[in-house]
Amino acid sequence: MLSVEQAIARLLADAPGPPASEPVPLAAARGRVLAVPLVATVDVPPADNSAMDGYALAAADWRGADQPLPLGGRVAAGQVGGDHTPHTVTRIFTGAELPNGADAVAMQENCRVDDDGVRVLKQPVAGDHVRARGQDTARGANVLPAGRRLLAQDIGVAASVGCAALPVRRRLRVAVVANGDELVEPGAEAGPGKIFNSNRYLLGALLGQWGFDVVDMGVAPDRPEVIAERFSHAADQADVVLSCGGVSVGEEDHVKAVLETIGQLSLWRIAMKPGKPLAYGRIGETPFLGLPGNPASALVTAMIIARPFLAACQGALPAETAPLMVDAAFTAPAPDRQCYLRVRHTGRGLEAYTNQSSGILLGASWADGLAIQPPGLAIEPGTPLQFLPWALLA
Ligand SMILES: Nc1nc2c(c(=O)[nH]1)N[C@H]1C(S)=C(S)[C@@H](COP(=O)(O)OP(=O)(O)OC[C@H]3O[C@@H](n4cnc5c(N)ncnc54)[C@H](O)[C@@H]3O)O[C@H]1N2
Ligand code: MOO
Repeated sequence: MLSVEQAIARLLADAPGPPASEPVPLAAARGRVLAVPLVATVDVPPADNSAMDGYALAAADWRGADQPLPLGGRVAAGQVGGDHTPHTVTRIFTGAELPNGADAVAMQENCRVDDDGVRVLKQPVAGDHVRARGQDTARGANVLPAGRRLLAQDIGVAASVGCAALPVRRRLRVAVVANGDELVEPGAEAGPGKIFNSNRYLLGALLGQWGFDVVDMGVAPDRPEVIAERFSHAADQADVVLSCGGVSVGEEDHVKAVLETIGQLSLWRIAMKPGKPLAYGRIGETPFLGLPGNPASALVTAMIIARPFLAACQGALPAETAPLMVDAAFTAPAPDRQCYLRVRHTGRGLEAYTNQSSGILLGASWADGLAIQPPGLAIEPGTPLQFLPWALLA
């Protein structure tokens, strides 16, 4: 059986090229994936300017705290700096261009203004309170890499260099098919033998949160010919097909057999818990991921396996944020598969939800994230564990 790392590496190596790029205005760009590097065409700030309200001067003109310098000029933000008259001070405000010839700014709190001029009470040093041209962003600098999933601050950076729109990847279309005769939609009557379809909504919500377009293909009953037709239809409409349920070994589990009929199955089973029976392959050119049906298994495999794969299909750079290391405050026996435990991060360390079964979804709502328990590791209070808060999986 493949380890989680091996499985992810196999999937990433099989990820198709990213969708085409399209320009979007900045106001619509947050969360989208940048298609090409953003290179600054201007310096930010465009000129040396003052970081404080005060008086600009040439530091070398200072002759002592008791020696007034006459007021020689005034410059406010939005005005051109102009020329500074030697042996004077120029009244200046935060963000205003430093006038040519001045090299320092004295804060007004450190100045005394009298009829005979301005006394700068503290000896200035060249560069004091001056924000140098290009100190934020230099013209020609690569400010954002291709593949960046744009954060609010990236949108601000793009605006700061004068960009009004950014080329981003078309949103990946991800089809979702839920499998199972037992499934009934929330809002309908769940008759005998039936359960509510939670995975459809869980997966739809996750995919939406990750910035993908969801193509909801509804529920396929446990009949191979219907599943085959539904999967083929999904593969025609979407960039990636995600299904849940029907990947295990019972004779009502048709997903693998269907995939082998209408496409190829290239990976099945990963040494993880929950999530062991995950299946991966292609239908034509379209990647197909068959997640297990147990709700916690669907959630964990979506987050741990599907998320990095879909991000790669979208053209996004791999996430580089490392898990946190937090001590356990619970006990768990050594597993043979890598476990993803639903845990809470409390003042005592990580607390595990009482029931870690794959059929339990409420534990994920209770939890703050997933703790990784490697195969063979017994957990005692104080055992350091890798912890993935939900924010790292968002
Ligand atoms: N003999 C074996 N049986 C099982 C094995 C095994 O190795 N040998 N593996 C177990 C593991 S591990 C998992 S995980 C499950 C995965 O099974 P499937 O992917 O085939 O999922 P289903 O059988 O269709 O469903 C499992 C469970 O989840 C419920 N379910 C399914 N879809 C939904 C949905 N959309 N919303 C809510 N709940 C759903 C379903 O009713 C079942 O209770 O197989 C084990 N069996
Ligand atoms: O691997 Mo299954 O997901 O434990 O229940």
